[in-house]
Amino acid sequence: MASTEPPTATTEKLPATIVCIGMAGSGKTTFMQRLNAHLHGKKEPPYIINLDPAVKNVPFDRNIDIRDSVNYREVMTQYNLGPNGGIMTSLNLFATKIDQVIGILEKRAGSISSVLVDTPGQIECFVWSASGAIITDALASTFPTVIAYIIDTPRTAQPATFMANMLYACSILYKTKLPMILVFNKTDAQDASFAKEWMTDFEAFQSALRASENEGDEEAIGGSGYMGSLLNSMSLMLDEFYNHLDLVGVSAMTGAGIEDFLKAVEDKVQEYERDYKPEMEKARKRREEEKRKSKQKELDRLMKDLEMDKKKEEPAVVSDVESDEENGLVERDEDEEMDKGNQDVEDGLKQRYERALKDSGGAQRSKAEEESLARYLRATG
Ligand SMILES: Nc1nc2c(ncn2[C@@H]2O[C@H](COP(=O)(O)OP(=O)(O)OP(=O)(O)O)[C@@H](O)[C@H]2O)c(=O)[nH]1
Repeated sequence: MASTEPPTATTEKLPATIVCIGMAGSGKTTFMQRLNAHLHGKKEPPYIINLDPAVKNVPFDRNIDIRDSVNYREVMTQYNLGPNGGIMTSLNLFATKIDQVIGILEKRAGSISSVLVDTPGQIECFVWSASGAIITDALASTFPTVIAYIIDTPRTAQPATFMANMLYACSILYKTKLPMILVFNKTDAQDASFAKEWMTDFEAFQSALRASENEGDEEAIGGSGYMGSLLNSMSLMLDEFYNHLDLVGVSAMTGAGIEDFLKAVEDKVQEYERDYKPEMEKARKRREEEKRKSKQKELDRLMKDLEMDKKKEEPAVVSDVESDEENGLVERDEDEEMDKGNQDVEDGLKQRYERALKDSGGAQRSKAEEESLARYLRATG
């Protein structure tokens, strides 16, 4: 990480980071283009990052583009990968540079109001990959970060497709653990009021489901009575999950609803500060404490090894010392000093070990002793 501490010490407002995630064709790129134009119009130009290595044309200026540092086609050829493997490997390569990206964003933080991040349409390549997690974690630990889940409204207007999309959103929410806004896009083609109703009133969803069943609409209910009852139960189960989400209807094509979206971002940024940031900081402190403890454990183990090594090595060096296990280290040192003419006092422990190795002809040592000694010399050298 560029810095483990988010730059909260300053009083300036940090730019909200909006990560756009959505299925292929849901309209992420068009939405980002619209948002970009809208923010430019408000004289609040955003900072734009493109994380889709496979996209051919991006219809707006990017500040950082994964394609500048990773050649997706070459990655596919070089590593003999298919399209999804190529995207994942490109993201992996980009994730190695995330510290630099965060460093740049930190420098720009004072002059930008938001950061927009476009992601590949193959959602799982980003959300369920290690690199996706590294990138979102790095962003979220530095800036207030919000997920905008873009949904193709006309293709979600049936109970079954709606539920499938909600489950996907649910999995993203639990995977990223970041505040999420459901962006029902393409409202110029299909109004999103049905979604609002289904999310706030499960009886409305159930009656829509019943209506589809009565009409025998297989696509709407998924094709069987079992599916109908499953959807029914899921609508009850997801009720609690819906409470964590904001829903906005937008049209990336016409620009309708973009201001509502920006208002939702503001609300989610507050939620991030209130709920997510303290949790993340707790998790960070926990990780640091665990790291400190394991370091301490290692150190204790090393010290113990040294103690044991000393005990093992001393008789080989001090030939006339009785093998009296009761004797402490200091006493053995004194005996040794007599034999070696006080040489060791000046030489220090390290030289004594080296000499011990020489005196005892090395080869006589057990492998464990050799390793232990080598460890000691490394640690003290
Ligand atoms: N009617 C309508 N069409 C839209 C809207 N937004 C996007 N589209 C269309 O939906 C299609 C997909 O849009 P994109 O922005 O390329 O979608 P995407 O999610 O970036 O697609 P991938 O790059 O494949 O992930 C295009 O034909 C757009 O013109 C909208 O608000 N209304």
